[in-house]
Amino acid sequence: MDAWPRCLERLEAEFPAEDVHTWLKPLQATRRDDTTVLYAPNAFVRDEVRSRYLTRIRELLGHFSGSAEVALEIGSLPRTNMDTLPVIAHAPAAEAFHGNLDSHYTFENFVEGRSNQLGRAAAWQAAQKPGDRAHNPLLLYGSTGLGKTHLMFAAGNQMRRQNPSVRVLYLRSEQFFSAMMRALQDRAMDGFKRQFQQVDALLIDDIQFFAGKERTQEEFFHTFNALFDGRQQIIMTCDRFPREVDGLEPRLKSRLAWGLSVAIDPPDFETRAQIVLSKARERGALIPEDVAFLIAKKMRSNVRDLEGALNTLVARANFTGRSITQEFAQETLRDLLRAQMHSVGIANIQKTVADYYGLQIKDLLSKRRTRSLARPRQVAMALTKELTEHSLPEIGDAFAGRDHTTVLHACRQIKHLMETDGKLREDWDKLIRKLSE
Ligand SMILES: Nc1ncnc2c1ncn2[C@@H]1O[C@H](COP(=O)(O)OP(=O)(O)OP(=O)(O)O)[C@@H](O)[C@H]1O
Repeated sequence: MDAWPRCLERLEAEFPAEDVHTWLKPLQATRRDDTTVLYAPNAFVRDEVRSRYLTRIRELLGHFSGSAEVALEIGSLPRTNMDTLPVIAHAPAAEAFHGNLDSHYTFENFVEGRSNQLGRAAAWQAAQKPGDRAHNPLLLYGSTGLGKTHLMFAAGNQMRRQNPSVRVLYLRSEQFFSAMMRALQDRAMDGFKRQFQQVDALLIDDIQFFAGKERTQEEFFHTFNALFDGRQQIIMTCDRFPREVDGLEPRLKSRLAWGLSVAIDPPDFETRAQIVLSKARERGALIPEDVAFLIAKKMRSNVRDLEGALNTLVARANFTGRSITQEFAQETLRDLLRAQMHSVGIANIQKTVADYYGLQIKDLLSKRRTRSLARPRQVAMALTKELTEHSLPEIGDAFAGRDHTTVLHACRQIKHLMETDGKLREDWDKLIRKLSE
């Protein structure tokens, strides 16, 4: 797939770096007969690429590959197709370690909040004293799109800033896997292993991918031990706590937890709003606070979607020459917001809350007022108010015909309690996360 990198290079010269970073770099290319298939990670990227860049992409691909046929789809390359980094394929020279870290992601543009404070502090410490036993290995875990890779890059970039000769190698777990497979085929395992001896820090993303791959785990286990013994810093990310990943060997699980493991949780409302404002500043777009609040209120599943909504808004404003007001934001994001809201129905909320607290739905809806039932019931009503567009009377109806004042009381009560009750706050965040997945 030679034409795409060349095409991207051209596009980088023709469009602002920020746009290339946001819209074009996330595309993955492959070939289907005469057609170049471009995979976009989500609908925002696909739509923007289609409306703003596709014509130019067609021209460039026609020029470089002889065929201007392009299919733009949502998806990603099958994992086994992932290219390995050249740094892994050949014995790397020191300069090979430059370029595999995305310099865009730093501590400066990472917004700190309650949900990621510890993770940020740990990544910062690892960057200050790579290899220190207090945070080696460092494992950042949490669900998708919450900034784990951002923090990992930030740590790597910070290490380099402090010491430009430091060798930091970033690999997605799939790349480790494909490089190892290639080395096995080529009978070049010695070279494969040697490469890791040369690094000062290995950053390895999404290690849940190792689940069920015994040979890869074994190899990673040895790599890990060698790095650890050599006091080289290891930073890893995983989509959940490794002990909960089925198909990871117990000895690897226990190794992973040797240093420091930190959860990254979904950001709260204030942090989400700050992230929107910060990303807007980065893009050179001015958006009023009330619009940032609107996006933060509606988009709660993960930061990637939050960013997607902002990007759509900014792109549309640039395109139409309109300024970003609350009304414009409502209008532009309407479909998006509707899709978000529709995906969460009252029945779904009731079931999720009942399961979470180990109750039956009929208990949740019953008239019984024991505390063990009343609190989850209030949580369910408050969540329904928060996540759907239903009115208070409609919510009351859906909770076995309760009065709208009962629903209002539940919402106020939960909001009030969450200010002091950490456990309730945690339950709330977890439930929001489950319902937004
Ligand atoms: N606190 C934050 N401040 C600024 N940007 C953030 C923050 N959290 C997440 N982001 C942004 O959200 C996007 C997704 O983050 P990232 O890729 O790091 O997520 P992830 O947790 O590694 O997800 P995955 O598990 O899917 O790889 C990035 O553009 C990142 O910059």
